[in-house]
Amino acid sequence: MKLPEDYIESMRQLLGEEELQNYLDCFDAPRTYGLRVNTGKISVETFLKRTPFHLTPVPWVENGFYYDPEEGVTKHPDYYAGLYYIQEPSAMVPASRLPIEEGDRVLDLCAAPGGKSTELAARLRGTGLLVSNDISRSRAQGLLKNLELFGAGNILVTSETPESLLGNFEGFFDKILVDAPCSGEGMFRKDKDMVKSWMEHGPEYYAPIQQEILRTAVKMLRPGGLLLYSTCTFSPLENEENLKKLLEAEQELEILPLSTGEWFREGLIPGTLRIWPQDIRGEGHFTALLRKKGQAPEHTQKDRRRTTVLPEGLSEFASLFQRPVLSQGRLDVRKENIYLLPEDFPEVKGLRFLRTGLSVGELKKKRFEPSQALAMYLKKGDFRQELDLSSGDERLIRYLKGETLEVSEEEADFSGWTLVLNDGYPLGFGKLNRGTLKNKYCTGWRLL
Ligand SMILES: C[S@@+](CC[C@H](N)C(=O)[O-])C[C@H]1O[C@@H](n2cnc3c(N)ncnc32)[C@H](O)[C@@H]1O
Repeated sequence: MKLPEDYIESMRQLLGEEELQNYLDCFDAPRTYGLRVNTGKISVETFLKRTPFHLTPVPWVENGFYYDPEEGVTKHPDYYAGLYYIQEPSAMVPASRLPIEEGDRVLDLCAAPGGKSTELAARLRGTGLLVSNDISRSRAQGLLKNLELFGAGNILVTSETPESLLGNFEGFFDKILVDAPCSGEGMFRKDKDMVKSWMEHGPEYYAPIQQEILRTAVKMLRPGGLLLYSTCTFSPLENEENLKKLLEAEQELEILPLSTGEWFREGLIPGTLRIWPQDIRGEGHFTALLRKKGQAPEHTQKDRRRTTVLPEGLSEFASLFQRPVLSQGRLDVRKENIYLLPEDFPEVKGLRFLRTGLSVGELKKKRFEPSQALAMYLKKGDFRQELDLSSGDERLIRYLKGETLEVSEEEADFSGWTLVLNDGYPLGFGKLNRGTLKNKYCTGWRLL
C-alpha cells in the first residue's frame, strides 16, 4: 500500500527506524475479523456451545473472538437474534475498559454505528440509562438499529451536538465514552479510502474538534464519574497532546492508569494505552481513562410515570405476557406510538431524538402492532405464544427473508401474535392462523 511520505515521516518520529519497519510490514499481513458476544442476551459459554463457527479468542476481552470471513457469520440466524456484533478486535478495548455498574447513567457521545454502545448496553443489563448520541442523523439510524438488535430498552438515542446535550445533562452522567472522530490512521490497512481522507483531513484538522468534544463531555460528567477517551489513530496530536491540554484546562481531572497487559504499550503519557498492529492481531487504537475528582450525591429518582392505564387495544396483547413486561407506569403513549421508558428517565427538552426508551409498537385504529424492537427485547418464556424453531430448521432462513411459514398444531396450538425464536432467542413476530404464520419480521431488517 502506498502511504503518504509525511505520514511515514511522522511514524518514523514516533516509532524509530526499526519499529517503523515492523509497522510497515503489517500492511502485507492479512487483516483480522472479530465478533463480540452480546452478554446481555447469552453467556460466552452458552454461545460457544451453540455456534457452528470456528472461533479463536481475542485475548484482551472475555467476549471477543476472531472468525473466518469465509464462514458467513453475518448470514446466520444467531446474528439476526442479536447474539453478537461484528467488531475489529482492537476496537473492543475501549468499552471493555470503562467500568460499568448496573444502574449507571452512561453517555456514548460519538456512538454510531454502535460498536461501543452495544457493549455498554449489554453491561448495563437493562438498568440505568444509556444515552447514545451521534451528530450524524443517518449514522444514528444505524446506531439505533444495532441497539435494538441487541435488545437494549433503557436507551435514549439522539442526534445532537455535544453542546446541545450539555443543556440537558450538565453533571449528569456516571460514565462517558468519547470515541472521537479522528484521522483514522489505525484504519489504513482495513480501509484504503482512509488514506485519502487522511490527506484531506489529518490530525491538525481533528485535534481541535476532539478537544472541543472532550471539554463539553467533561461538563456532563458528575464528580467522581469516569470518562474514557479513545481514537483509532496514532497521532500524538489527537491523543496524548489532546489529553495534556484537557488536563491543564480541567484541573479536577486525573488519569486512572490502564493495564497494558502483555498486548499493549503505554502511551506517551503514563497510564494511557496504545495498541499497535505490529504487536497484536488487530488494527490499532488509543485509549485513556479519566476520573473527575470528588464525589456525587446519590441519583435522585423522580417518579416519572407517564400513564397508569393501558391504552385501549393494548390490553389484549399485554395479556399474552408471562411477566409484566409492559409495566404500566413507564409506558409513554404518543399518538399511535407506544414506548417503554427507562427506569431512570430524565426530563429532557429540545433535543433531536431518534428514540426515547423501547419502542413497544403502534396502535393502528385501536389494533396493536408490536415492534421489531420489542421482539428483540424479549427473552424466551416472556411471551405465552412462542414458536421456537430449532437450529437447522430451514424455516428460520425463510422467516428472516420475510416468507410465510407453515406451522403444525403440535408446534403451536394457539392463534394470533406469535414470537418466533431461533433455538431459544427471539427473532421477531408473526401472526398465526390455522397453520399459517403471516410474517411480521421488520421489512428493512430482512435477510437478502
Ligand atoms: C470513530 S466514530 C464512532 C464509532 C463508534 N463509537 C463505534 O464504536 O461504532 C466517530 C463518530 O463521531 C461522530 N461525530 C463527529 N463529530 C461529532 C461531534 N462533534 N459530536 C458527536 N459525534 C460526532 C461521527 O459521525 C462518527 O460516527
